[in-house]
Amino acid sequence: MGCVFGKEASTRRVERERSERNEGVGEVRAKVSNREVIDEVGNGGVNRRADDVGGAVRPRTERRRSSRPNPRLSNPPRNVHGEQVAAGWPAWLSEVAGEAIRGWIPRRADSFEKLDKIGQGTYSNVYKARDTLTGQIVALKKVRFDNLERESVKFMSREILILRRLDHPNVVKLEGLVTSRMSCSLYLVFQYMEHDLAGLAASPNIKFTEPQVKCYVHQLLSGLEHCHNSNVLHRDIKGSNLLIDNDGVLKIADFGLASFFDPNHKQPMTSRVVTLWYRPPELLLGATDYGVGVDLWSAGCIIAELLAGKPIMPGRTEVEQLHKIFKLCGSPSEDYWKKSKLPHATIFKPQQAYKRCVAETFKDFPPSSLPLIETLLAIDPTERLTATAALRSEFFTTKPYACDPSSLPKYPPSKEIDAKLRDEESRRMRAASKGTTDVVKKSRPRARAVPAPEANAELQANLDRRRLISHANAKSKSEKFPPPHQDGALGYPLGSSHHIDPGFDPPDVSFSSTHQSFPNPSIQTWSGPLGDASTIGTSRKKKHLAGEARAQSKSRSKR
Ligand SMILES: Nc1ncnc2c1ncn2[C@@H]1O[C@H](COP(=O)(O)OP(=O)(O)OP(=O)(O)O)[C@@H](O)[C@H]1O
Repeated sequence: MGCVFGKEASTRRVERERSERNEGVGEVRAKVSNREVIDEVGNGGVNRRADDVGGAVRPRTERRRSSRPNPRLSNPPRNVHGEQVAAGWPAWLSEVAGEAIRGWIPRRADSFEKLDKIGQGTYSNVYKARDTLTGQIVALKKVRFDNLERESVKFMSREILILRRLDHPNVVKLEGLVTSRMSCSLYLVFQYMEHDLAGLAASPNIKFTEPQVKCYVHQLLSGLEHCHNSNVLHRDIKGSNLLIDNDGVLKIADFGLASFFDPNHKQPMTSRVVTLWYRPPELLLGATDYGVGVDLWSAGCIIAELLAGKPIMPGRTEVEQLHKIFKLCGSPSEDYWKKSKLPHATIFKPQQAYKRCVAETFKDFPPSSLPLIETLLAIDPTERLTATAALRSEFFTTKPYACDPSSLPKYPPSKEIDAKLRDEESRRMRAASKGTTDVVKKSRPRARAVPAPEANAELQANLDRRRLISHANAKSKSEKFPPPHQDGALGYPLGSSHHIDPGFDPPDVSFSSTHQSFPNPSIQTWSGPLGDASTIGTSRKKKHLAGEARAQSKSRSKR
């Protein structure tokens, strides 16, 4: 996507240097920003930094200094806002998400050719597209905003900030943003990934070998290690969020529920995250002071799922999920109940204790996998391995070793969405040949993991949702959605003094496509990550940004 995005090799080198020297995140970002400056010069200044718009490029030394979070940046100063709008960003985005787009300029929609819709998320549609400048195939994630509501823009903004902080071969890389000054939508540009792990695992013709499972798991844990070292919790690790390209490289994707966290200054976070089948017991029990263990529990579920060939704990409700967990992993010890003081402990504490039976249940798994699965599926999160420790587990040091990603088979398209389409198609075919009534019974679609918010359709959320629907129907923007909540997850600084103009209803951006007309190029501008990544996403938050609200937002749009 143009040289502004830097060469992958240099990015990896930065990452390697960081882990070798155990440097602070800020320093690394300063280096990344230097790379960007060099690239920018090499590009003849075509892709300017957004904050160069006024002609004043800050010297490198100053940029390096700004690698520390500046709490005062929570509200972009008026001049930054003006510069961002001049650079082509819509005012509503700059006002609410100024920090997330800082240093970048938007890419033009008509420089992409939309090819296909490839995915539908809770709050987004994902398209396959061709970057007409580079010829590269990309994924464009169109973020749905609920009437440009400030809160939904904030959530998307947090996702962008998190994605910009991360830079690792096993984490999806945000390559740019597409919008224009008059647009009311936003597209996130990613490298196109042909598969996801849920789709591959559900494919009837694919049975992973042990070296292949090790290869995927190693990549998953490496990506998680990077997220956690960067103080990011993913909070929705599941197969459909683990994308895989045709070279066998796995990348953690969908940071829509992710959050910044500070292990030394814990803030309460919402427990209403993580897709039900992969949700750890502490979240089901209402914990709000959790940490990296939540992602590692999900990773444990995935490892066992890959080896078993099916999801290991497919609960339909939270109660059933917890029951499945206790049956497999044993119910918590008295000590744990006392120590953890979990909010739902009194409701969910079983009458009689369950004995742990992980080893018996998975007795056919490769023996070296069991210690890893045992520790990741520990009921007490403090007993779970970190990603770094898990990477040193005997699972990876025992033969047969993980295969190289490049040696993995080249699979046909196999996203979770393809599995869904396959199910629907075979249902249709059988219905056509046999008559509908008995077919409907026989060909029930494959059960799918229920995303967190769906599994949390509790009274308050429903009330909020209903309020929001009538609120949206009335086209009123005076009330904020979602309602205040208690997620103190470390977000990013956001100003509160700006409001989106309720009368502002700009047109959507259009893409070049065989079916669509071209927009007026004069109103759209180029973009890409040009800025000083060191200045983004590091500030600590007092604002109650949020998983909970995000979960409710996701839930609402999924209906
Ligand atoms: N880079 C990519 N390349 C190819 N396909 C992608 C890419 N990113 C996302 N997709 C597809 O789009 C789907 C939805 O994307 P994503 O999970 O990011 O959106 P979401 O709205 O947060 O979804 P969810 O409701 O599942 O959390 C993915 O499951 C995947 O199949």
